[in-house]
Amino acid sequence: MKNVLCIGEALIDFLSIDKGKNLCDTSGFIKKAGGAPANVAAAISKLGAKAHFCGTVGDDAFGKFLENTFNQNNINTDLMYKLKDRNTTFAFVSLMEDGERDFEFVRDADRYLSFDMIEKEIDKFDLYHFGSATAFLDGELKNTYYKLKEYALNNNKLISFDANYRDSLFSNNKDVFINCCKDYIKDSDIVKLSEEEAYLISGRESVKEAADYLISLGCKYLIITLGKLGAMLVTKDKQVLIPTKEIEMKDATGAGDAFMGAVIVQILNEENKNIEDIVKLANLVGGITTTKIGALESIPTWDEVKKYNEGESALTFN
Ligand SMILES: OC[C@H]1O[C@](O)(CO)[C@@H](O)[C@@H]1O
Repeated sequence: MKNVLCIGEALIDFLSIDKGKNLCDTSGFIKKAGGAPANVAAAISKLGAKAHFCGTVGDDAFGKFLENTFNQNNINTDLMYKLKDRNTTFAFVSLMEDGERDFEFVRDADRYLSFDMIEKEIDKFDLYHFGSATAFLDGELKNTYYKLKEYALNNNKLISFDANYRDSLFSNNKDVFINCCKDYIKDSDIVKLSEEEAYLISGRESVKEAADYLISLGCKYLIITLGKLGAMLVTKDKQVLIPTKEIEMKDATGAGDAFMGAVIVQILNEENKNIEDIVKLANLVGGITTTKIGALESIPTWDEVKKYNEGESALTFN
């Protein structure tokens, strides 16, 4: 089984219980495990590769809850550290009527992952996934992130990247965010961006122009997710729209992470599967994740995807 390292933040998503109300007006929250890289690790583990989460949480009740949840989901936590005197990072998430969200972060423990905490263990993985929403903010995690990318690059390892732009973290710092994303896009094998991220990072105003620019930075596969329309697959030679099934969305939190995990697993387990089929299935995995509240625990297994797709055109499942 292939091993994937997912580095960055694990946090508690406090999801608003009042759909359609913003964070100011909501009357309460439910607690869910989250953090974009942790959600990707959950998807990878559910879909058939070995996922390792690497990051820091507080040595508190919430850190314990995250550790328990990851263990229940077969995510390896050897490189997850519970830090004394630090609090687990929180995200407060409002759910709008259309399933979209707003995030506000109370950030602490996730910023303190130093490279020497992980250096001895970093050679064990087949693919390194960089998908942190917080890592491009100044601090220890950012240094570690860049050092790990250098390691992966110099050792010809596979690299995947998801930008995960969060306006509440970077609205005053967009240039830093954009430049960091370019550093990662140029060195990655697989890049996933939302349509808005593609415009933001490329400075272009159409998907086609954004795709032309972003693929020229150097990555091998670029996937731009387009919500209900599906996803645009971009390589140096082609741009193809891969449509998806219409789905009734309850909560989009974690859908992009589930999509990313599904792409990674299929690329690693590739049995001559073509990249368009890979994206087709990832569309379904992402879509199904939106049908329940919460990120990590809404991610389907292949059996659930298969069931959901019954009666549709033949797709090869892993
Ligand atoms: O991608 C969704 C995930 O990303 C975050 O916004 C940041 O890590 C989490 O709050 C959520 O679980």
